[in-house]
Amino acid sequence: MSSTWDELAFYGTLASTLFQPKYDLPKVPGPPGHSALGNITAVMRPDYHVQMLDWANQYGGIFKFSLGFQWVVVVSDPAVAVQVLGRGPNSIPRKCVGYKFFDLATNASGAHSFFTTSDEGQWMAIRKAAASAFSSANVKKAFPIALRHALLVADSLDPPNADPANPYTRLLHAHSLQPPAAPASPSSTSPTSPTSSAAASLPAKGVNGSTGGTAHVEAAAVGVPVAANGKASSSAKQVQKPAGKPSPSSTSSSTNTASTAGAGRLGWLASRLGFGSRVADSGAATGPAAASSSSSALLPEPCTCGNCDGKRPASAAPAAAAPAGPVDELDGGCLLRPGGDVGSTTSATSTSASPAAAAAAGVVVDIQEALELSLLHVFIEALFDVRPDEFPGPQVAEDMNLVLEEANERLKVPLRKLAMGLVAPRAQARIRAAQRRLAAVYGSLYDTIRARGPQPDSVTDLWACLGRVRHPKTGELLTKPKLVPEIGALVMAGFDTSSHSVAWALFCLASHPQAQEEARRELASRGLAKEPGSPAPPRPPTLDDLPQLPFLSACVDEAMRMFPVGGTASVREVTTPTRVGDYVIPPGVIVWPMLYALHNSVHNWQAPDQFQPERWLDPGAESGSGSGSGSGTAGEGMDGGSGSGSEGGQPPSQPATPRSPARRAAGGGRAGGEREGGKRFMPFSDGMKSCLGQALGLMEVRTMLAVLLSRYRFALDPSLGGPEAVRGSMIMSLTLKIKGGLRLVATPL
Ligand code: HEM
Repeated sequence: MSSTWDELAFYGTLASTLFQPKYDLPKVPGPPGHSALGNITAVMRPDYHVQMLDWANQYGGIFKFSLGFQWVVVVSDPAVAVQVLGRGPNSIPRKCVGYKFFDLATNASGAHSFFTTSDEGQWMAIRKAAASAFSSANVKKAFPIALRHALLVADSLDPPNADPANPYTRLLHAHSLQPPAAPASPSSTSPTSPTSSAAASLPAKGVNGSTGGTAHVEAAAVGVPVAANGKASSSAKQVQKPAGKPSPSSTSSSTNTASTAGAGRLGWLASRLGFGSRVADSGAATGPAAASSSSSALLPEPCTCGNCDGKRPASAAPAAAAPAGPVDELDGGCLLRPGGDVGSTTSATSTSASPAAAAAAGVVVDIQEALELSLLHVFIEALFDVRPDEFPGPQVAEDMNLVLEEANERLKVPLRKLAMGLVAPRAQARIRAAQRRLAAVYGSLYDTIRARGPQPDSVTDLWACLGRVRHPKTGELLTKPKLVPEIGALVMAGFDTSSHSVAWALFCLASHPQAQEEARRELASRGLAKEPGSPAPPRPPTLDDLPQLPFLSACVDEAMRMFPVGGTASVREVTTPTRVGDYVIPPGVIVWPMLYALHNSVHNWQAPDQFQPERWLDPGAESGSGSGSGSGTAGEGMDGGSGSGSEGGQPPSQPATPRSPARRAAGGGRAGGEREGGKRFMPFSDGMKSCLGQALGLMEVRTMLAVLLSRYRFALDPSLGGPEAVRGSMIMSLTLKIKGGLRLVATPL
């Protein structure tokens, strides 16, 4: 008997051992999916991060979904996220699968970029080398460059006063010419027109007779309906005038011989690839590629309309004389038409408005691409010492957007490349062409580095650091095929992120006028904002000003919380059976500490969908303790705390005081959901592969915002349909961005 029971017990134990799942994957909660396709259809949407957040709110800090045969475990639990990303004995063995994105964007050959895969010695060597390039001394060195480009972007919003050599003026013009939905008469001030209501809703402002702010004034100011997608349409492209004849470019006085050595090659490449002539010849391109990166070949001839002192591009007749009719009618006239004054002076008056009246009007600008291009220029100038006019920046930005969107799709849809090759061969060919162009540009940067020769350790510019990297096994300097993808990864990481962080912060501030005013008051308190009505420009910020602007920094943090641009960057694949929270996960599963869910989950934050910069303010912090570099670290722990902020966008009741980097890193600490050792705020990720450029990126973001807010008041272009509609057009394309651009009404102070 007993032997029978023993036998039964034995088989029972055996059965439970055999049938008990070896791993806990089945126990991880998650949405039900199709047996073969899993949840692919649910994540096919371009804003799939929103789907992830919904699931995180529903299933908690660890949930799973599947892409066909590929299981993905999404982590928004702060403590587990740190464990997955971290280093040290408690971190989990994993490799970065970001290469699924980065390969597409960084090279055409299929070689992995090791910067994005933590499983190779080369990554460590590169990271070590690059780290010295992002020292606070180098951030300091980069600041004047970031400031110069920020000032150029600000100038470009105000073309009557902008130098035609300003590379961003042309870009913004190209995009602000929108074809009307229907011909609009000069007096079309229908209250139902979104554009006229836009102008009417703008706050009255001091008029500065010397600054006409109606640049690409377009629709909102002149009563011409605009396309809601925020992009110049093809018909808008068609009305672009051919650019004028080249004039000598002289935007940089750099005499650096190293720079010159590389400049020739890149300049040659730019012309070989037709970056300049394409636009000039056809006059048909818009987008970043349509704007010269201060390349004189793309600059339009000065206007002779008499209203703009010849400073604006000659595309159009004087605004005062131009009928606010269809765009086609404007062809040949000045693009710069005085907009309706706010309030009583509307588009009806645009036919007789003086430049002074024009100054009073807001202008609609699609600012996203100008930000992309300007921060690409900052990157290329500050880190590679290459002049923007020697670099095909507009084309690089455009190609990068194209390949990243495709990479994003390929990450989600297995076999997409194959499928698209069959059903959409031309689209795939365009992507391959973009990859090839990008690879050629990165190759030229490599040649530039080598042409400058070996550099002593004292030269810590990024290009010099990269040039010194040796292969961990052979000890040889990295060859071209090895270094080119690294360069590509750096270029991508260095501008796409910071430019879209600025765009999101502007979006938040444009949607929260009170917070925007508070930020401007703070700037004014340091003499950094333009006095309304005064012709004098405000004092440009210094690096030391940045940490003394706590409310602005809080706005940046809050925007980065709500819209962490690197939302897909931290994808990892576990390589051994691994404990993730309470579950043991088999190798091969993708574990994804998803920043968007971490930053927006109701389990981690109170009122996560509210823009509340005050949740970052620390009235008790010691005054003047900010970082001198204008940088901060992102997420060094949680400070717990409790309480909630007030309704979104309300300024704090008392003046904000600068926070120490550690306090800032603590993440405000007002919402619930903390777990010991966790971080619920890490826009730059965390652990061994966290962002190298965060100090530089933060400096760029704060500088750009300080400059723009000091001279303009921003509102969302009403044709976008309001903040919710803009949020609805978010896409996750490696970085989180607004599909179709960010159209703002910029009103000069
Ligand atoms: C506001 C701007 C920026 C944000 C929000 C941001 C965010 C991020 C994030 C989330 C990651 C992914 C880390 C991971 O995989 O876990 C990352 C990686 C990286 N970022 Fe940034 N970044 C910014 C600006 C920059 C800049 C200006 C540079 C300069 C080149 C830069 C260089 C890098 C590099 C090199 C990596 C890869 C690190 C590695 O793989 O070891 N970033 N960044």
